[in-house]
Amino acid sequence: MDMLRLLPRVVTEWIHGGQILVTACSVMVALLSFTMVLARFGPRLKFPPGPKGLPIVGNLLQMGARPHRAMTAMHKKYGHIVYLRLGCVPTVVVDSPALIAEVTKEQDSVFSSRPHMTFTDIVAYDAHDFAMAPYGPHWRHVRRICVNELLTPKRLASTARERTEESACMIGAVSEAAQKGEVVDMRDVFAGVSMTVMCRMLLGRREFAATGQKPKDFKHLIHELFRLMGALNLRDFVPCLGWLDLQGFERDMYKLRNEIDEVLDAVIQEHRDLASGKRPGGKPNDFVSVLLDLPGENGALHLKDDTMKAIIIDMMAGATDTSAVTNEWAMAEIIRSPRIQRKLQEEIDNVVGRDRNVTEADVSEFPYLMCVVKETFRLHPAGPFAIPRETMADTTLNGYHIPKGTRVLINIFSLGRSAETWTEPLKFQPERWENENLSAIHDPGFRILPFGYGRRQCPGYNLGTTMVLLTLARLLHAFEWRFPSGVTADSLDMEELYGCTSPLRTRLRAIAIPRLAPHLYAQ
Ligand code: HEM
Repeated sequence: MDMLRLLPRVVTEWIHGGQILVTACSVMVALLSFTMVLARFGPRLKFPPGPKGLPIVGNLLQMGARPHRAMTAMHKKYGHIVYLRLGCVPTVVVDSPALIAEVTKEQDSVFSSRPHMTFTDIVAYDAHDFAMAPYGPHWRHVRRICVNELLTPKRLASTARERTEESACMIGAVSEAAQKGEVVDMRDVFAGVSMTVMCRMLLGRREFAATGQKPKDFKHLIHELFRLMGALNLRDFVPCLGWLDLQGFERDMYKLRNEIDEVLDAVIQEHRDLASGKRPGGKPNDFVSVLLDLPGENGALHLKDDTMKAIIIDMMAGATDTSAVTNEWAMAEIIRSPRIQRKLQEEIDNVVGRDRNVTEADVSEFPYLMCVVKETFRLHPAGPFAIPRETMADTTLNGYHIPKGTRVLINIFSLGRSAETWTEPLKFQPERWENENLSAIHDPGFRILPFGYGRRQCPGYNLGTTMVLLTLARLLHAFEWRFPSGVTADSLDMEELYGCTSPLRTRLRAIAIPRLAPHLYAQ
């Protein structure tokens, strides 16, 4: 009976509910039609041109083994701004002075973040560093510490002794090889000197070991770090396949992180023990001591251990491979051209003479050497791309829509080889810099970008340039350089590898012939 009485009400409500449903559907259809009409006839968001990609992987497979070269070819086809989809990551690549100035200067505030990557989580201590950290208070805080406490002109001056001693060791080792008539592996020389200089500046000594263990080879750790940082890890582009770790990168990242932890935990503990007097020897004058000394609030530590370790890794990675790769390219070009080598040696001899060694104070007196270094930055940049950036808001670049969260790559390699900017771009011609302001680290016309620009500019440009100039000046002053028999200027392999840094594909090997009195080679 009750059911019969309720029936009209149920029917009414059902009709009423149906009306709501019909109304909702109508609104949705209308909205959808409106969106479609708008997309068809309304103002369209114009994205930069670029190649069509495949489903899921997008343009990843078009990157090949040397993405900077693949991109340079794409710039020729599509223009100075190219849009790609790397897996699911919208990416924009730029390579002209005007666009790079727009990204790093005019719109720096929009383009200054870094993308989130697996490497950042695992190796960079969950973005506790600052090179890979997203733009924000943590990045600002840590960067300020590095610029104001670690890389100040005063602190750099106070560590000149370490750099001088290490370059003397380098000269001693090369001289030994020369006496034995051995061919010198230049990559080992440059990697060795940049690593020992940075180990001493940062950690207070040349190598480190946890108690009772063999010293870890930092060189190997940094090479591994660069390999993994530059790798195109599938998880970052196609997250749904990430768990498979098909390339084995994540396995290697965890291994690397454990090795780094082992070394740096021992370093920090040793510094604490030295500072508290638990261990004899006194407090070292190095960057770790500075970081440990920073005052925190209410007696707390200023920086957590993970942040300190992340900063040390940033500085070590930022300083070592970049300067070693620059030196190897510069030396390859110098040995290929006896004229350039002679001109450099004359310049150094004129300032220093042959009765003493080059010091760090001399390097500002070598304008032609600076031209050689600038030309190396142009033709053989240490890294083919600047560290990737990410947009923090929707914006417009060259009239194209760039949404928030787009990855932005600056193709430094292609910038330096553009025929629109450079005459005979593939020719190594240091003289092209002779009438330029050589003391300016940054090129105001954005024709080269060795250290980036803007908020994310390299904080170590002074130290990096000094290390490169001093190493080259010492090697050229102390030795005459030739290729081993069978190698000529034309046969030398001048192709590069791809990675975060881009060294010569084949290690540079050379013969050193001493040109100073024997006592100047003593270590
Ligand atoms: C010849 C030597 C060097 C070269 C060619 C070089 C190049 C660069 C480049 C291209 C960037 C990226 C800039 C950008 O994202 O726009 C960078 C960033 C950076 N470099 Fe260097 N660098 C050198 C030496 C150094 C040294 C000596 C240090 C430290 C001791 C260092 C630490 C860093 C750090 C920490 C960043 C990240 C900055 C940030 O994201 O805020 N670099 N470097």
